[in-house]
Amino acid sequence: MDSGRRRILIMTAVSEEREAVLRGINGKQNIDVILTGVGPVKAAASTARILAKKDYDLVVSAGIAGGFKEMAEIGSLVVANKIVSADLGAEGPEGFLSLDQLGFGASTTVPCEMEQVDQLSQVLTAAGLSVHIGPIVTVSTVTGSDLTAKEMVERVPGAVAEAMEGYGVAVAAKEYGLPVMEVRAISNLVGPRDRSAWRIKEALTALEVASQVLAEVFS
Ligand SMILES: O=C(O)c1cccc(C(=O)CC[C@H]2O[C@@H](n3cnc4c(=O)[nH]cnc43)[C@H](O)[C@@H]2O)c1
Repeated sequence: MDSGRRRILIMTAVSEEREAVLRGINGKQNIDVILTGVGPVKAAASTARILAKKDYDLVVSAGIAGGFKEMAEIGSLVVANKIVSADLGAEGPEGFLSLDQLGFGASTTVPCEMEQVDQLSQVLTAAGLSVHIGPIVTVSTVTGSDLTAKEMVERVPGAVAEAMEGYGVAVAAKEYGLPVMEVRAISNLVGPRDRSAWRIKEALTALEVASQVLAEVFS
């Protein structure tokens, strides 16, 4: 490792995302990029396994994501100001109840350090990228209808995007007292399922550029 550099752990769900991040960081020795598999449970378990073996200064959940309509367009980037588990709770007669509302006292939100969020977003924007800051929700089931998308936004006001690993990575990072970020490139809009409309190549290109900037800003 280059001495004096921050040690960064980047977690991605699938190998295509990992390869895009690796292209972006271009061999930086202070950054490890690890596969989690899809979903918050795998993400939490793999992040905790890595953090148990090696010291890091920053943990990042990175990949592609669904953007909420009028909040984040396809090909843009989203940077989380908070990472929210959007479906951990119970359904009541008047709608969804989070763990906090149920009185279990465990928060379903992990805040991100705003100084890091603003720093990264400013450099990404200066590089000509479209960047949106806001809550990124983590779900175990990809939203597949406009009704559920509307419910998600009501549940988490200002949500910019939806993905499946951020909260798991964030909980593990928090267990080790480490700051966490979530950075994603938008491949599709959240709503009725239409896999043919996913623009994965475009999103992976944006993810690669975001990773290059992230490596330069935080190394
Ligand atoms: O089929 C491919 O070539 C391919 C390449 C890279 C990634 C994928 C994925 O399917 C990644 C799954 C990953 O993406 C996140 N994601 C993306 N859109 C959404 C969404 O609308 N709602 C929730 N999650 C989304 C998620 O984190 C998955 O783990 C395929």
